[in-house]
Amino acid sequence: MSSLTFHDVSVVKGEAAILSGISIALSERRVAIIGRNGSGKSTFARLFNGIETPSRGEIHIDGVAGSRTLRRNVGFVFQNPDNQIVYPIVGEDIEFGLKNLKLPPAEREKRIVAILDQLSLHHLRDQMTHKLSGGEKQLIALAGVLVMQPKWIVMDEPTTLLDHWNKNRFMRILNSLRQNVIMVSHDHDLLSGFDRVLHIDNGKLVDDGVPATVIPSYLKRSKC
Ligand SMILES: Nc1ncnc2c1ncn2[C@@H]1O[C@H](COP(=O)(O)OP(=O)(O)OP(=O)(O)O)[C@@H](O)[C@H]1O
Repeated sequence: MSSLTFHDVSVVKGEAAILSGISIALSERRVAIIGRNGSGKSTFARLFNGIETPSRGEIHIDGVAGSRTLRRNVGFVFQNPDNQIVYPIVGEDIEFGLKNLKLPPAEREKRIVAILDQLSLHHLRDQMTHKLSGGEKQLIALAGVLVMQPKWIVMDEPTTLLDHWNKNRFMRILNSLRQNVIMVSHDHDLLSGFDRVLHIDNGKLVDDGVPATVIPSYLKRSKC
């Protein structure tokens, strides 16, 4: 079991405190982050894999600190897959991170085939990435993250651009992943099966618990 721990983490940009004094330990399989626009959710999510670094405090994965360790063990799926897909051919794009790891070709091929199997995406391997649908692009972006074999995957509103059908397909795949998942979402219907929900408001962690308590309490507050 892997754990991610924040020790009194704050993020300050210029004069603005974006996140303040967050201390938390996560080891659940499915964790959601909710909160209103501008509350600090994306900043919080980006801290988990070292894209964002704390101004104060420390983040540990399995007891080890440092953004290189976080980047190696925590994958990140963006809201818009166009920000993630860099190569013109699907197979090349999935292979990109593996080349950076300097894995030998046979090992790269083994991992790519396994991921395409897992997500049922073999038919897209030789396709041009710019011709894919939004749903296909989001799955290819996910494949590019999974192929790196992270322990955790953080997703920042990954279903926002998907239609109902693709959203359901994406969530089915998400449910089948063995990795721990942290997902930022405004779509509360998707979160009922999650183990834990974190509510961020004005840069602070204001609620933390199971969906059945945190989500109704968030909705009640947002009516005020
Ligand atoms: N680099 C930056 N410099 C200054 N302010 C920033 C920076 N990045 C984010 N902010 C501010 O920090 C606050 C939180 O932003 P963040 O994107 O984390 O919120 P969010 O909860 O993800 O919002 P949304 O739901 O709209 O995506 C916002 O007020 C934003 O303008």
